[in-house]
Amino acid sequence: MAGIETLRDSGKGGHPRPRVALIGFRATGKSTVGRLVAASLGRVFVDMDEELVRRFGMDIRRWVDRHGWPAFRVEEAALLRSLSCAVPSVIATGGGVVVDPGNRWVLRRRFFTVWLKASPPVVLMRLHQDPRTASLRPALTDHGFEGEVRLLLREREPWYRESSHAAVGTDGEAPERIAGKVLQAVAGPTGNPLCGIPGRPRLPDFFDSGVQRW
Ligand SMILES: Nc1ncnc2c1ncn2[C@@H]1O[C@H](COP(=O)(O)OP(=O)(O)OP(=O)(O)O)[C@@H](O)[C@H]1O
Ligand SMILES: O=C(O)C1=C[C@@H](O)[C@@H](O)[C@H](O)C1
Ligand SMILES: [Mg+2]
Repeated sequence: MAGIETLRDSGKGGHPRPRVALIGFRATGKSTVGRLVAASLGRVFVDMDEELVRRFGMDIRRWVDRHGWPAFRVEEAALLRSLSCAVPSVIATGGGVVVDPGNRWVLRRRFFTVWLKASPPVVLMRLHQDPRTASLRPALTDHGFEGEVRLLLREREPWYRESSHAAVGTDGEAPERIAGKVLQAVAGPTGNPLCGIPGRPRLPDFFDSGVQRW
């Protein structure tokens, strides 16, 4: 399309990167914000959890009860790979997509990936308030609801960092405002929303807007 530049890796011969992925812990707002970002960019939106539920023919809790988490991770990884070479899109990943090292590579190399962050109390509050938590977010450990959130946020943080090109804090921010920051991160210093260069060298506090890039 005229006037639209393809996203390219900075420096290494370059893979086209016209896809945006949102990552982050459960209830950081990937699905809510991803929809807004896709609408703004005029791109297809894919919610990976919703797509898996569609393919499973049942909710995540029932499927995982039957087949277990390792099998869920296999299905999730296969879906991520297929999205990485499908039509340009904005995707909301599941909160645990970064557990798989291969997924981390795909996110870093095949998408422009933005990490949505939230503090443990905010995650816990949103999980409690979301009626879909019981069906979409079954227990991952035997540490109890609150213990699990604190443990996994800590454990996964390095993986979210490793997988992403930018991060946006979501505590106390409305989804529309977060989507605006994601769009700014995608746009990069040129301000072209379809021409983001993954941030090297690191530019802390990008445009003073609370978006961190690396
Ligand atoms: N910025 C926000 N402020 C307040 N509530 C929010 C915000 N973003 C999302 N929520 C609410 O938090 C809940 C979880 O949001 P959402 O489903 O978008 O999270 P998610 O990151 O996609 O979670 P998961 O990893 O489990 O798919 C929903 O009830 C949603 O309305
Ligand atoms: O944090 C996780 O591991 C998960 C998050 C959800 O989005 C779902 O993908 C599923 O409940 C697993
Ligand atoms: Mg979601």
